Amino acid sequence: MTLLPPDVLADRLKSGLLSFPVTHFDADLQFDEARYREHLAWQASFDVAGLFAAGGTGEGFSLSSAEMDRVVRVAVDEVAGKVPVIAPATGGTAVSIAQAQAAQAAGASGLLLFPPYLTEASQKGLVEHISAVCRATDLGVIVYSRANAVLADATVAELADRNPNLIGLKDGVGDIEQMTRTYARVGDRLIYVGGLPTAETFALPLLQLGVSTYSSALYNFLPEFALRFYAAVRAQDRPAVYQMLTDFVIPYLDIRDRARGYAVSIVKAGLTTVGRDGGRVRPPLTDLTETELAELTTLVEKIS
Ligand SMILES: O=C([O-])C(=O)C[C@H](O)[C@@H](O)C(=O)[O-]
Repeated sequence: MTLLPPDVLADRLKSGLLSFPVTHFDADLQFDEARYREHLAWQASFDVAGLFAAGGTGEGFSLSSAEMDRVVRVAVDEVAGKVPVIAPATGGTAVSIAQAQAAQAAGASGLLLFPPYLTEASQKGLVEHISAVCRATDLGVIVYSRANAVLADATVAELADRNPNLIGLKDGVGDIEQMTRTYARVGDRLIYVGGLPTAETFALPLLQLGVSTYSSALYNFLPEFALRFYAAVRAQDRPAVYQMLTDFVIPYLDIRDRARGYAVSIVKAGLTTVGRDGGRVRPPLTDLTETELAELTTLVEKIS
């Protein structure tokens, strides 16, 4: 796919729902390309604004750089004609730059830059890390503020000034004051993506803070429900949003919250409940128990 100019990519992403597909593994926990392709084709058959390969829900953190490159190439090959594919970059600066360059070479349309691993970092250090990755690619970059890379409003403003191809901020924190400060400073220079676990939970209030879209893990197995939810959020149809929260999202959170890491495991289980076999997660994540899977199946049946 020819390179999408960063501003064109930003316009596309900010006005539709974003898909974060799971990555399928076989019985030996090796990448299962055939099932992944089938899933992506299904995901791209609905009205979705962008597909983020090997993100958090896609267990990008458990892939080697070579596997990540393969997953991105498969995604580009399978859906790039229909939906922009955004590739991940993560880890230290050198590794992130190599992944950013591999993503561009693979034909991805943009980059989601995840926090570096393990170490804590100052805001100044984060500016240098993020700017180095932005400089290394022509792709539009969305930076993920979360974990050890939570970005203050002044940091976001400096990053936006220094890096013309920085197009977005994905928020994985949900700090209302920080979001308000950031939007007041940076405004529509960037797009804002909601990225908290099960992003639907926060979507309506975050819309008021400039967050016009979000990464929907639920979209993996309930694409029509997720799109209805997004439409209700954008229309600020509060009764409809709360009805869907009550009927499905909140009881779903009750299962998700039983173990750390279930925000991803429950999505693979969700695929299994709709007859699409999400398969297993890789360690360090763990799968839902049979009892939890049965509970999730009952819940999904109620809204299907
Ligand atoms: O790569 C990521 O950060 C995600 O996968 C975020 C999730 O999609 C999150 O927003 C969710 O669980 O809805």
